[in-house]
Amino acid sequence: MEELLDRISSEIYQNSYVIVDDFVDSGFRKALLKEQTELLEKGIFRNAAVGKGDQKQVRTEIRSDEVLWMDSDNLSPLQASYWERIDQIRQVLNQRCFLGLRSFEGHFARYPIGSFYKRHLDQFHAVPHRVVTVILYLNDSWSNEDEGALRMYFPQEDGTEHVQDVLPLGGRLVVFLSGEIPHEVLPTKKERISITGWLRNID
Ligand SMILES: O=C(O)CCC(=O)C(=O)O
Ligand SMILES: [Fe+2]
Repeated sequence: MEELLDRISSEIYQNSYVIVDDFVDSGFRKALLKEQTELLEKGIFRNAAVGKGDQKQVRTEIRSDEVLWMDSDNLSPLQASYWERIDQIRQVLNQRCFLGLRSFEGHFARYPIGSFYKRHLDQFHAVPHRVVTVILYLNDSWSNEDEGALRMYFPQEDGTEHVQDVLPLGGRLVVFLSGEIPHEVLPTKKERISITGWLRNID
C-alpha cells in the first residue's frame, strides 16, 4: 500500500489523475457487488439528481444512473473497510499535494443498459467543496463492446483537448481532481456498477 500511495500522490501531482487497476482484490469486489445488488433488489436506489439544495432535480436527459448514498454513521463492514483505504489516500494527498482534504462522501451507482451521464465537472458553484473524485468499479467483466466508458477530457496548453476513454473494469480505481477534468459516462450496453465518491475540503 505504501508504494501505491506514493504512486497515487505523484501522479495526481503531475497529471491531475491516476488509474489504479486491482485496487481491491476480486473477493472484496465481489462481496461489495453482492451487498450492493441486494440493496438494489430492495429498491433503495433512487434516480440520481443533478444540482444541490433548491436546484436539485432529476434530469434524466443529463444523467440516467441510479444512486444510493452511503451513510457515514451506518457503514457496513465492507463499506467501512473501503472508507479506511480512501482515508489513506486522503492523508497522502494532504501530505504530498497539500489539498486540505477533510472528509469523504460517496454513493453507489448503477447505470442500467442505455444509461449515461453527459459531460460535466464534479466541482461547480453548487458543490465547491469536492476536490478529488474517487471511483471504484465493481463490474464482474467488461469489454470494449460493452461501451459505457468513462471519457475524460484533458485541456491542453494549445487550447485543444486530449480525450481518454477508461473502461469500468472491476477493481479499477480512478482518481482525479474534481475541478479540473471534465468527463462523461458514455451510454452503456451492459449494467454498470460503481462507487463514486469525493474527498472534500470541509467536514
Ligand atoms: O462512473 C463513472 O465513470 C463516472 C461517474 C461520474 O462522473 C459522477 O458520478 O459524477
Ligand atoms: Fe462526475
